[in-house]
Amino acid sequence: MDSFRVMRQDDNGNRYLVAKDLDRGAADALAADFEARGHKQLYWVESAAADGPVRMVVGAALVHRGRVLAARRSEPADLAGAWEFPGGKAEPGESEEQALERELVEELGVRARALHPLPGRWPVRPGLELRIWAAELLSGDPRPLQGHSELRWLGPDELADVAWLPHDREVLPHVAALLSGG
Ligand SMILES: Nc1nc2c([nH]c(=O)n2[C@H]2C[C@H](O)[C@@H](COP(=O)(O)OP(=O)(O)OP(=O)(O)O)O2)c(=O)[nH]1
Repeated sequence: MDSFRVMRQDDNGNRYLVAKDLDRGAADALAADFEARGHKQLYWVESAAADGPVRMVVGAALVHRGRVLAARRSEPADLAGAWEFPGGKAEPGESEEQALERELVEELGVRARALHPLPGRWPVRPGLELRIWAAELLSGDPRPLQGHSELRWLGPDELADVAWLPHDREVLPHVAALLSGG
């Protein structure tokens, strides 16, 4: 029989196992109970059968001179036109930092350094999770070489000026804090 577990995520994106080896009904009831108690954290139920390696998508909140770079996707069709933090999937064996730094060379032609992950992580689809990292520009002038049609440097008051992908919108308060030095 498939077994289920209850998971919890705190405000910093860290995940904890709350309970495991439950049947679906017990897991749903436990998660609902925690939610109902008004805990600020996020609770959910997942199936042990879905276990597999989780691959990370890393987006770079690339900061330079008080502004952050937004990139407009040109592909695939269902995401084209939306704005995101440039980046992509980590290859097997690659750290998130390495993936970020490689993707920014490929996509923008710049050298950058990953600094620290911003709070939050989001399932893009089963087995694929997004995390946004703060990053600094080391050298080069970003150009939309691959996957993007347009780039914009946004100041703290301009973060809402572009149509972000939904997950990216959630991280904007942390990006704003980054730009204000907080
Ligand atoms: N790079 C990036 N992807 C994001 C962001 N927000 C968001 O929901 N996504 C989603 C869109 C895609 O479904 C997925 C990342 O795919 P991707 O196309 O950027 O990855 P990749 O460069 O490695 O592409 P590929 O080689 O597999 O084609 O994550 C973001 O800020 N940056």
